Amino acid sequence: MTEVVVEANGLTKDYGNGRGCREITIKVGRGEAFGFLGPNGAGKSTFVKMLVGLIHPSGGTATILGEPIGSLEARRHIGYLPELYRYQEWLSGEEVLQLHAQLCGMRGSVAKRSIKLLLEEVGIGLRGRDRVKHYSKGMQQRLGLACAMVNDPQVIFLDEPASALDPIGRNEVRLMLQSLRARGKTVFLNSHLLEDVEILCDKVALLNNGQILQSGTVAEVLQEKIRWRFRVGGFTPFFLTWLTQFTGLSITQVSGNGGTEQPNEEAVWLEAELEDDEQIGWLNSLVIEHGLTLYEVHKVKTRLDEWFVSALSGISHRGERI
Ligand SMILES: Nc1ncnc2c1ncn2[C@@H]1O[C@H](COP(=O)(O)OP(=O)(O)OP(=O)(O)O)[C@@H](O)[C@H]1O
Repeated sequence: MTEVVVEANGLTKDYGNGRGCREITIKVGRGEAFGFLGPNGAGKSTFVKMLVGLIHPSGGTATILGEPIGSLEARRHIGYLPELYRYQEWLSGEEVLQLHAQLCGMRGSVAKRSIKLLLEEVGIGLRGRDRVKHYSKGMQQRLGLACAMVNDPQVIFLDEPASALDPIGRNEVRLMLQSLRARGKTVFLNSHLLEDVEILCDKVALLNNGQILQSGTVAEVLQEKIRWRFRVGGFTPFFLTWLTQFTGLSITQVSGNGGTEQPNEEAVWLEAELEDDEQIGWLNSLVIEHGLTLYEVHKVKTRLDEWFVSALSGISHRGERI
């Protein structure tokens, strides 16, 4: 791995009510984007709040660029967009940014130049002089991003950075985060927008009930199964029974009427779980040899949202419903 920027070893927070997060161990390198995922109440924000020094861990250790979390040295490297932020409504966007710049020790023309550039980068531009109370939710989120980037941090923690944005705004945030990465910054993203995570992140961890359930590169977590779909005409359930027994593969019907032994009038989609991609040719030849018509064949790419749902299926996740 390149230089380690965020490192946590057994980081734990026990709120005293059995909730929080337990024994979290991760490493994030320079220029990487890390997606921290999990159902509501899994402990994602708790973990990030410990890393940025807002709450004290009950156990374990963590560092930011080698500095212990919570220390001034570690905080100097951090930008943070909290999930439930409220900015001073009576200030303008520009004034909120000035305040954040001052808190980071920035003064004079350096602060002024950086604020002007940031307002443009996040798409607030000329509306920087308007009061925050006149901003839409999306505009406030853009302001939050600017605040998180004001001190040009090495690592930026974003808790749901695009939840209030429309599709155009979300795309802009994605581009912004990609450009941060291209500049060698590390991005730590808590998000339920799994499409964004899939596009942006190299690595992900799935948190459940305060503990990491699975983690790895996006490619690793998504490529656990090789699945292909094929659309056949003249299908009968008998053929499917024969095909699964003959091949020993898991093959299921994913569309069409399965209740009749008569050939379906409509073409039917089947899905097969394969050991390797080569097997699809064999499977297709069996379909054709048995007089069925093969219309279409394509590989199923597992998406992070499917992975998320299947990784959690059958497992209790206490969420906030109890
Ligand atoms: N200060 C606190 N005191 C007691 N319990 C807390 C406290 N803060 C959070 N919790 C509980 O800890 C658990 C984890 O909360 P956290 O906010 O970290 O989850 P999350 O994964 O970020 O959820 P979401 O996706 O809904 O934002 C939840 O059950 C929550 O109710």
